[in-house]
Amino acid sequence: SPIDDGTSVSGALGAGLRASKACKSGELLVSLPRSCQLSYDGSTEPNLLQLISKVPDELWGAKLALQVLKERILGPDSPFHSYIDNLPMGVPGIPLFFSPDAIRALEQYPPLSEQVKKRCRWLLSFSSEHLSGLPGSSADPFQGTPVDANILGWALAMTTSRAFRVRGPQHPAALLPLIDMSNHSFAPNCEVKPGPAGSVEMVASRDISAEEDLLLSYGMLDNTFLLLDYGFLVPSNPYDTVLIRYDPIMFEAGQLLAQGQGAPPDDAPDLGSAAFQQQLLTEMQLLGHKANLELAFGRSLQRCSPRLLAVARLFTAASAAEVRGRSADDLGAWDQPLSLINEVKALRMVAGVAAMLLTRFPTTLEQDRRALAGGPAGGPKLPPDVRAAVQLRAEKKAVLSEVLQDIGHRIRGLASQTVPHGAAEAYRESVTQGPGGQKRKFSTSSRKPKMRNGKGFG
Ligand SMILES: C[S@@+](CC[C@H](N)C(=O)[O-])C[C@H]1O[C@@H](n2cnc3c(N)ncnc32)[C@H](O)[C@@H]1O
Repeated sequence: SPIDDGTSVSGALGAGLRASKACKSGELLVSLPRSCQLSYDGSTEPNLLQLISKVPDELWGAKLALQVLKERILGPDSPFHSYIDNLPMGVPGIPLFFSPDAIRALEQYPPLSEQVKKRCRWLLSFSSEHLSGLPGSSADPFQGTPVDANILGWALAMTTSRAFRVRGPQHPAALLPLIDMSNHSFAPNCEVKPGPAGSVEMVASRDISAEEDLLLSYGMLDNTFLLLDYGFLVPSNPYDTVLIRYDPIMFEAGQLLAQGQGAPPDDAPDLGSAAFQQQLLTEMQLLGHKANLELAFGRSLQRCSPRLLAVARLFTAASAAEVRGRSADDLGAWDQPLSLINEVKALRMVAGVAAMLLTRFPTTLEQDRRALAGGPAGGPKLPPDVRAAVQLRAEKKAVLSEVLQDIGHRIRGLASQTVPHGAAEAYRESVTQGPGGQKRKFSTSSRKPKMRNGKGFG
């Protein structure tokens, strides 16, 4: 049996695992042999493999979902029968199952509502194109049992909320019975790793007392991903982000908002249109056929992603000379400002973009908080799915508010140093403090740009 003496099933956050005795750090709690891991890796069923091959690789959860359905349909003939029988009937917190009201509430944050709609569309189109004609055909892996978008949606929710990729993303995901009853914490006390002979092990990552919940970290995931795949979010999640798509107009609007200026003169060049800017934007993969337009604000990103900072520095550079010799990586490094003046302008632009995003939400953070507390006059309690949607968008607004506060603080620190007397020394002081107050390496704009190790942008 994979069940070790140190674990027992308990009932927090749905079901969970709890230590029934004290465990030492490094102690093996669960060892799951290869034969107890549910995956399509090594499957020899040609019809099923054929169907799985029609699912795009990025939808790895859906590939595994087809295997889960096959086992479910096999019933008592499946070695995973009791495991599948004990899976939840649904994961109501997952937006795939939200009511239209909750989806509307989610639309305030399009990066998530678009993902949800994309998944729904995929479920419907895959079912009609590849599943509806299977019963009675020789290509049917499901023994004549009809499989539709609803049941595929259930299986997808099971895999996205429970599957592990212990051996890395190049290996198919697997469901790990018992281990997958562990709930999530960013301060976990257990970890899962590959064991000998294809087994998977869950071990204590610190000393654990008897009766403590056994918790794993599902990853440093932001709330969008947690809600989309797992159906819950973490308030004040340190890894939460606000995603935006790159668009020069957004930076222009951010600049105007931050500086309180009117529209630029008609003959002003478009932001980002100069040749040196185009070249660096291409290097940042924001232009060209490999373009990836995703930028982010976030608590763990030192407030914004390096590319967002890089764009703001580039757009506020006075001329090509100011960025000469700088790589795209240099431009996005907090510790490598172009100049004091440019840094103030760039941070104002970043703050302007964050402020603009905040004003784009139809409701304010305060309104969301009141709705979550039960409405202005102790109004009706929100249904759970609407509540989750409102909570998600409130968390995003909180991230932006913190970014604004933090950047404002940083700008004030820099702006107070613009007086000529002693400016260099004072500036040196101000930029050696990162947004979180941590010491950063100072470098002047005239020094040779540092070679970076090509980590690239994510
Ligand atoms: C891998 S399963 C864990 C076992 C699950 N609680 C059960 O009842 O089967 C992941 C699911 O557990 C719940 N969950 C796990 N960690 C959570 C947390 N920190 N807060 C809220 N729900 C959590 C979510 O419903 C999530 O989709």
